[in-house]
Amino acid sequence: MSSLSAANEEQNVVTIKNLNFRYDTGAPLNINGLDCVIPANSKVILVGANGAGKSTLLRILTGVIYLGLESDEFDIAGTATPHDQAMGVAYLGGVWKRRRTGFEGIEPYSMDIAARDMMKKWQDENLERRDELVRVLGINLDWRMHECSDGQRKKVRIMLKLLRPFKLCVIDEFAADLDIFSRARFFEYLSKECELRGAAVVYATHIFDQADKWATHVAFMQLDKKLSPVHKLHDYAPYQEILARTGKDRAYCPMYVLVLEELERQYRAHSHLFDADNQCLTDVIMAEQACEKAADRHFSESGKGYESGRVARAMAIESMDEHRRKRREEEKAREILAAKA
Ligand SMILES: Nc1ncnc2c1ncn2[C@@H]1O[C@H](COP(=O)(O)OP(=O)(O)OP(=O)(O)O)[C@@H](O)[C@H]1O
Repeated sequence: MSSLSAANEEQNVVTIKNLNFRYDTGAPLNINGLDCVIPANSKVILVGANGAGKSTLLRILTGVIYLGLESDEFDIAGTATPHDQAMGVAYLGGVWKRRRTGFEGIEPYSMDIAARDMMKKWQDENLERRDELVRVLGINLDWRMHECSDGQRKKVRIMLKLLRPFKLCVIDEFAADLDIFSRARFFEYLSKECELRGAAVVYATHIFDQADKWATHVAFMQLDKKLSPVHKLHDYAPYQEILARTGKDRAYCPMYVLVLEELERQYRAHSHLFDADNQCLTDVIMAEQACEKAADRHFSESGKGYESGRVARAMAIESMDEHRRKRREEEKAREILAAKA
């Protein structure tokens, strides 16, 4: 390891101690006593049920949320006041609007302008990085933004956001529109960037196709609004145990299994936290069950078994038969009448 990489390894990119935050005064905390330490050269998958607070944490890390934060320590890439696109912080996430106004403004990424002319000054100042991102993501700089597909537009946005070297890159489900080939190349690029400059990436996602190959750490935003430790996958026992499963228990996507089992564990431990406004994990579990039913249905409709809805379907077919029979009788009666006339 070079001395530069060795020095990079020793620094933490993020150090937060006992952070509390709530969106609305008097409402329950949305972030509760959060501790978060992210070492240099780490690629962290941030997971949690819908509504657990992942996006909220990512907005805090990137300075999008900056009011109402209370903490004992707050250091993001060497500053207590991070900003997206400043001092080494890059945020690949949706625009956050706390309260919507009637006028949403013009969406710059949908304007009739060539990709090469978007934020032209920044592109000119970072030509080498720009060209590498163009190659990695498969961008054509002549694309006109108003004619781009969602995936193409996302690629251009990623290119522009990463023009400047980052120390902390925060991704909030932003890579989901990229095709799997582009996504694989993009994650390789992020790995190289982390290694080169002791940077870190925090990636919140519900999709784990790259996670086992790419991630070095995992953190759970839990149902009690607390963040788990940022676990190093290499020595995180539950993950290693899943990797070691063989035969019929073998996990083909270990990160997916880890997250599912952890969410189930949290659900069992914290089911009392669920109320009418926060049915997040139930959604996850129900979505999973819905998938299984769909697969079962396919199986059973080939005539091999029972599945819910089959009785209703059979009754519907019967009643349609009845309807057809009556219609045929009526037609026959009309023909007889016509013949007699
Ligand atoms: N602008 C806002 N004003 C008030 N409450 C908010 C706001 N944004 C989010 N919340 C609340 O904060 C909690 C955490 O939301 P957040 O978007 O951080 O969850 P998440 O873990 O990113 O969920 P998902 O997986 O669905 O994206 C939720 O209960 C949500 O209703």
